[in-house]
Amino acid sequence: MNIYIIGAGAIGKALAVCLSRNGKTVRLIRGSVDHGKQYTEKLTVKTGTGQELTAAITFNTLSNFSGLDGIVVLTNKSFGNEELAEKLKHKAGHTPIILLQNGLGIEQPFTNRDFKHIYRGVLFATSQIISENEVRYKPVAPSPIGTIRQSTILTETVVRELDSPDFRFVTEKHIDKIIWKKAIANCVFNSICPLLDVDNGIFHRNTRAFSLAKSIIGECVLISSKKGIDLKAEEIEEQVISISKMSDGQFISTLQDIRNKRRTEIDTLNLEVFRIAKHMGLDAQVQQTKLLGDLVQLKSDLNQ
Ligand SMILES: NC(=O)C1=CN([C@@H]2O[C@H](COP(=O)(O)OP(=O)(O)OC[C@H]3O[C@@H](n4cnc5c(N)ncnc54)[C@H](OP(=O)(O)O)[C@@H]3O)[C@@H](O)[C@H]2O)C=CC1
Ligand SMILES: CC(C)(CO)C(=O)C(=O)O
Repeated sequence: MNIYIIGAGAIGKALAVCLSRNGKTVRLIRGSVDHGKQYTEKLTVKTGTGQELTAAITFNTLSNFSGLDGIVVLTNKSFGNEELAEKLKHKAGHTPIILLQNGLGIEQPFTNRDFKHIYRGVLFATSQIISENEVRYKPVAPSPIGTIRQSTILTETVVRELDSPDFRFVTEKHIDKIIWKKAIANCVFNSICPLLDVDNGIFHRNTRAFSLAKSIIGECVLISSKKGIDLKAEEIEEQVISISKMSDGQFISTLQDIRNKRRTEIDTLNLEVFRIAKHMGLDAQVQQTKLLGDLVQLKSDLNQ
């Protein structure tokens, strides 16, 4: 089965190499450009355990395909989903689409356009670009995948295609809960770390930073519970500490984006929690989450 990965960034490159080494036919499709060029590059993935995984990967752009037959995996920044969904509507409307991006509501461009097979994955891995053809990749735990709408193609089938020894995936029945749990952790990391200009380790090293994290978690859990998602603040606090320890010294994507003058994904994190809360008349309950989101947005705009 062909696997098309859209978005040749840190995650897309790591996944392409891991799948290709596992014998899959992988094409890495550029997310932000569509210049019609096809080329092959040797990519190297440096793992946390000092291994170097390499594979020759073919890059391509969407206009070279009239249809995408197989599986489509999105590893582009989620703010590109609206435009991509429009482009993919006639090329992949009946193809399984797996979104591996962080954030809340990022699948809406696809659900709105009635794509038939939509899945979401929640990444428990980190990857950073080192140079054009090298990434540093660290798996933390197998990444769960679940279906967003009932589909005739089983999640197990999709997971079997994407799972490889170096980049693990597992099926998840209650993906909504995992999406919220990770999104709340991201509301913490992707706002506080860029604003303090520090690495992810800050929460296990500094009690004041962790206390701020707990306030954000408390606000977000209130909103998730109103949406019928049963999450406890304590389990997210534990997750934040665990991610903080595992990724000590690494910089969260939002901080890297601000430093590199790129658009951030904060709109689908803190600012989306605020929007959801406002819709339920609970905007007063998430003021800290919103303030941090606004500050990140402002910091990003001022740095352009
Ligand atoms: N890196 C990590 O450790 C983790 C990342 N994630 C999530 O995974 C996703 C990918 O992250 P990551 O690989 O780090 O990000 P990168 O910034 O490294 O790469 C993202 C890619 O998105 C594409 N892109 C950028 N802007 C647009 C646009 N406007 N329209 C379409 N495509 C665009 C680009 O692809 P191209 O170069 O092909 O144009 C870019 O290379 C994000 O949603 C992130 O939140 C989740 C957990 C961990
Ligand atoms: C919180 C973290 C580090 C977990 O993988 C992440 O989601 C990211 O880097 O974007």
